[in-house]
Amino acid sequence: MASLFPSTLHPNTDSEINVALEMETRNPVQNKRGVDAFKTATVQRRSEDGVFLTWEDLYVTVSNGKNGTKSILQGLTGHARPGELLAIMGPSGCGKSTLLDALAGRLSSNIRQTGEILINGHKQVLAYGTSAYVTQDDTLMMTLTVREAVYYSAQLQLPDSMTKSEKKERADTTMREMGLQESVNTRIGGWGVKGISGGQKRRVSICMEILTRPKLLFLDEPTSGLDSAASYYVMSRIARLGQRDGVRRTIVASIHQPSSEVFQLFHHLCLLSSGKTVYFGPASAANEFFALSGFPCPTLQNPSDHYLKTINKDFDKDIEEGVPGAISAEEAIEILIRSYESSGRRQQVTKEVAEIRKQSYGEMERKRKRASFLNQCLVLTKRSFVNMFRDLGYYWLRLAIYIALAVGLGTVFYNIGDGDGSVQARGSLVTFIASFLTFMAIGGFPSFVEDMKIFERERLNGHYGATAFVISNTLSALPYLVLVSVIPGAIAYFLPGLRSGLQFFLYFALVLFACMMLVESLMMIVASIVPNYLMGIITGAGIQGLMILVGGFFRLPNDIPKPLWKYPLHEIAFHKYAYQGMFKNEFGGKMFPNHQNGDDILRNTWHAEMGYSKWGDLAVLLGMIAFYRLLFLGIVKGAEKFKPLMIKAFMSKKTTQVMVNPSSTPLHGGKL
Ligand SMILES: Nc1ncnc2c1ncn2[C@@H]1O[C@H](COP(=O)(O)OP(=O)(O)OP(=O)(O)O)[C@@H](O)[C@H]1O
Repeated sequence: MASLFPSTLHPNTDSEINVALEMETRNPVQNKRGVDAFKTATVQRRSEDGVFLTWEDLYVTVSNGKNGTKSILQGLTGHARPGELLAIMGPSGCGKSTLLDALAGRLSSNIRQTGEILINGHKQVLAYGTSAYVTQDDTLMMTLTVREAVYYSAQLQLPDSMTKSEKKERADTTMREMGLQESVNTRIGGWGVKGISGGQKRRVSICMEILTRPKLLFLDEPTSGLDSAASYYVMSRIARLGQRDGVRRTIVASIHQPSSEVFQLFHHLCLLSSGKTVYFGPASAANEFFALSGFPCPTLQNPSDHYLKTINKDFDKDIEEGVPGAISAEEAIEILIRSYESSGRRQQVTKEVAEIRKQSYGEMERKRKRASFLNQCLVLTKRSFVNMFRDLGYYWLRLAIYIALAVGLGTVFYNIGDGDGSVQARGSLVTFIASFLTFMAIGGFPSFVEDMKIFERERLNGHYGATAFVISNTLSALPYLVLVSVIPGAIAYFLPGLRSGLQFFLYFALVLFACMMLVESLMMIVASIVPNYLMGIITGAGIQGLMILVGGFFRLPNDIPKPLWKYPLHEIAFHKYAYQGMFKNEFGGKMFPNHQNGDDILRNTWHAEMGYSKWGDLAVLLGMIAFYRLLFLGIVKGAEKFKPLMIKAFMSKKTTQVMVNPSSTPLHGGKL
């Protein structure tokens, strides 16, 4: 080995690092020892560059309602260091994802946490964008091809100091590293549309998060859905990322069933069972620990298979039935946990954590460099526009149904004329168009929810902020909303023969457009609060139903009961202004053949407020659009800023009352 790595103990250049890793990749078993020594020395030499993550006495509990609390993680202590790959392993449900979430500061709001998580020895908020997290689910834009998805991501995340071609180059290299070169032109796909495979989606997700070469990277089951060869290549590239371009990166990954080759790539191993540590330490020393604890790995068996089999109690009864004298998994786990707790390894980990705390590393960067706000808005608008164009359910289906409905309306109210009955018919027609035609915008809700999920993932990983998202979402929808309001609007306007004159049609189309925009904005607000298809559609439909009820047509404004229904509901329902604007447009200043005056009809039949013109109603509608969009932005930003604080306050209050380990301190202040 010495001849292969002449400077192993004192590595000097990045090319030596790459040669060493390449050797390990080609012949992992033979070169293991040399590479281990190399890794240790390298980590020591470069340690000041990266992110040290430590956690001590970490307890995580979830409230089970009336059944009290359930412990998910119990007293975990460990560390992840720059240049190292820490693997978290254990049976399904043992708490791997929860540990990753806790370390990344992303626990959900019903979860409480105590213990100390430090970044570079400081209690520091893990701000959006300072780390990257590849979650278990692949939330990707299904209408884009792999290449498009990664290119857009590169343009959003990489700083403006890089040229467009450099960004593309980085994206191409990363796709190649993840073995995606064959599928770059295939659409990602999703429900109902076949696209790339699950394993390829996994790699696209990883690709997007490693584009920026983050200093702290969390991966939740990066190899799920991959065959053993792909798992090895993906993991080796992730491991290589930890020591690439002269920067030491800290990588924490949960993983199921690594092959022995993949296992060789891990520097440290955290083995969990039911939320407790079975082993934490160098991956290469785990075999010895199991052997000393009375569970030696049989020859020729993959060590990780042996560890997981030993500590899996889910199928204990079935497996062990009829095997005389066999020790149960429950007992084996107890023995291993006790053995670890009393081992020198455990003391070593505590010592290492204390040493990291003692060092005065600088605080982690609060914000990383990324594309400028303007660039982000442009890229996001383009991406969203393409997505809306390709997703049939977003606008095209709606346009087709609106046209069919408009033809229906046009024939039912065909040529209504100016006779006695036409006043009621005109009123009913414009009311139907302003309420029920726009009501159907809730059909786009599933697409909004998908957009919100993608936004949530990208925002948490710091790709861009809420303002850029809201602006781009608004801009990209505009052309489609013009289409879906003007084409069906024209059919429903001219077939029945509503008021003639282009200026009247244009006003009508403007009000219709404003209503469509308002319903969309309302549904975006609902999607940001209730990210569930069924509940969101019901909530959105319910709110609109109420607004239509008090809008001033089904019950005339002067007849609406005063408290609540008239004030404030009638006043804040956008339908009031849409109906009034359309009525004024249709009847205002018009003389009917039977000598009926349009203004009198407005006053007496429709109880319209005559103190201001139809333009006043349109102005209110436009103001409401701005208000709804700002409200949406406020909710998204508020969730970003206040939720963690509220939860933190709530948790620190609870900590003193209920926590399993009262001596530990509350969370490190991550986003929840
Ligand atoms: N928000 C939550 N509310 C209630 N229970 C939770 C919550 N999060 C996690 N749990 C519970 O905690 C346990 C550990 O879950 P976790 O997802 O961390 O396991 P895991 O080891 O990652 O599992 P897998 O390998 O199957 O993904 C599970 O029993 C799970 O039901």
